[in-house]
Amino acid sequence: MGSIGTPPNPENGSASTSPPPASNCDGDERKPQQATIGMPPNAETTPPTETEASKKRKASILPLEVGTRVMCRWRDCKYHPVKVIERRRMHFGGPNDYEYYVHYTEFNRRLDEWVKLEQLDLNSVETVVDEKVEDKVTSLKMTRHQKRKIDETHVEVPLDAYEICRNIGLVLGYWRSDAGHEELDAASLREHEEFTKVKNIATIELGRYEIETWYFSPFPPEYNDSLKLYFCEFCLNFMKRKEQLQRHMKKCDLKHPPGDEIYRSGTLSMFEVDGKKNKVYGQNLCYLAKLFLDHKTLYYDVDLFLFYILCECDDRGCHMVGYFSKEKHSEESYNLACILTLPPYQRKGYGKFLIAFSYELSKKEGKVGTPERPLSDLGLLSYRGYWTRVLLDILKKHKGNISIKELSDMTAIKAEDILTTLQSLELIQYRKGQHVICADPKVLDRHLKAAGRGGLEVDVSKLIWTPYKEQG
Ligand SMILES: CC(=O)SCCNC(=O)CCNC(=O)[C@H](O)C(C)(C)COP(=O)(O)OP(=O)(O)OC[C@H]1O[C@@H](n2cnc3c(N)ncnc32)[C@H](O)[C@@H]1OP(=O)(O)O
Repeated sequence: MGSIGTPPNPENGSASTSPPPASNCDGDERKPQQATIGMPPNAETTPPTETEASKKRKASILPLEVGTRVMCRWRDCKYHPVKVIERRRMHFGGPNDYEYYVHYTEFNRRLDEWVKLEQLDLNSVETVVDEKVEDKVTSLKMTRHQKRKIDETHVEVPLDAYEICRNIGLVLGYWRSDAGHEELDAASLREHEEFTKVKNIATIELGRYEIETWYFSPFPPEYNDSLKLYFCEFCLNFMKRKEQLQRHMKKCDLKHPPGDEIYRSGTLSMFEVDGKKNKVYGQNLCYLAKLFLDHKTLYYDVDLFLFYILCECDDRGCHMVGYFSKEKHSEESYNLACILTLPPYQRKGYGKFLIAFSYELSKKEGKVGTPERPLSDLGLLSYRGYWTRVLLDILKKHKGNISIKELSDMTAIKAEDILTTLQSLELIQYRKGQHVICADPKVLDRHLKAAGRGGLEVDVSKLIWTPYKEQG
């Protein structure tokens, strides 16, 4: 498993998961840095002081085009390759005074951000604009009015995004993973990608926390002019102003998620919320969760889902920490559709708890399960860790032969996931038409150590739950 903070992205082998802490870029930490993806060699370090020639060049390339590749100073004070995704004029600025929305090509999209010109090393600009980006923009069937708005101001995207999303059915309700995208035609998908590329809401306030968001979420248009939204931590209604939230909190009589408490152990509780009975809550949760989930986009009705909300409880109420959703009936044997731990609670073992909980529900149903694909980078890391620990713990204790089918029956983990996990650990061999598990105790110990901490345990004796049955 990767080290804290900067493991490789397990899906594309390139991106890191977490930003390093912000630090003072004038300090000693500024060191030359490797990693250049097509950048001139001198772009790796501090940009040189400005000469007449570079001033001229600057004038000729500004404002930068969308699609430009350049090096950008990040919060670690080092220069990293970025691609310009969007640009907008600065209030009260001159004709070339733009801010740029950039994607760090080494990192996950959640780290995309607006940067100022000073952060860019203009000597490293690659002037060839990415044609795909250009194509995307020109291929959109936008009205002249829409185009003008984008060309002139670059700030109208969220509203258009909402409309495009609504047209192709991405708004309000639940979404499915990209795996379901075959139902969208390629043009709609391109439109969706184009219009969700810039985060619309920068931060949210939820309970005690102010949280920076990661991705675009298709909030109704009236919310898209607000950089910050205020959520009621219990009913998840969201508001544009703090005073609205304060007024709301005086009236809101919820002190925990709506629905049934199905688990309580110490200060931890799990609530089951039926999307059909609590539609607005389900939809609010989707708006909120989409801010932290990238590849979950296709519309689906909340009625068809159950939401399992994990809370930390105290005398003020039950505060949401994370959740997972689950289809009431899944033909693909998915036992989890989306999983989220809210950022302030991440890396404390709650993700592993939620995953373990989803398998405990599957065991009670007498089924095997698997998470809906695709998994995000963090989702894959968490699942791989969970599968490794659960399977190797059994293999360590087990005497004699054991089959993948038996492992699957014991754990409710789908056979394919067991196979890929053991294969990735090189614990499986194919002999005489059969998969054979080769488990040397020393090798098992090494892998278990690498798989990290076990996380918070689910105490099954505290789970009071019967599988969902359609009523009436
Ligand atoms: C089917 C799907 O829904 S796929 C989408 C999955 N969801 C998302 O991507 C939404 C945003 N991400 C999240 O909500 C969270 O990162 C989750 C749910 C994936 C994991 O939640 P957490 O509460 O952080 O998980 P938890 O603390 O149990 O850690 C899980 C393990 O994953 C790995 N991991 C999680 N986050 C990171 C990170 N930022 N950097 C490195 N490793 C990480 C670690 O191995 C960690 O174990 P460790 O802390 O013992 O080393």
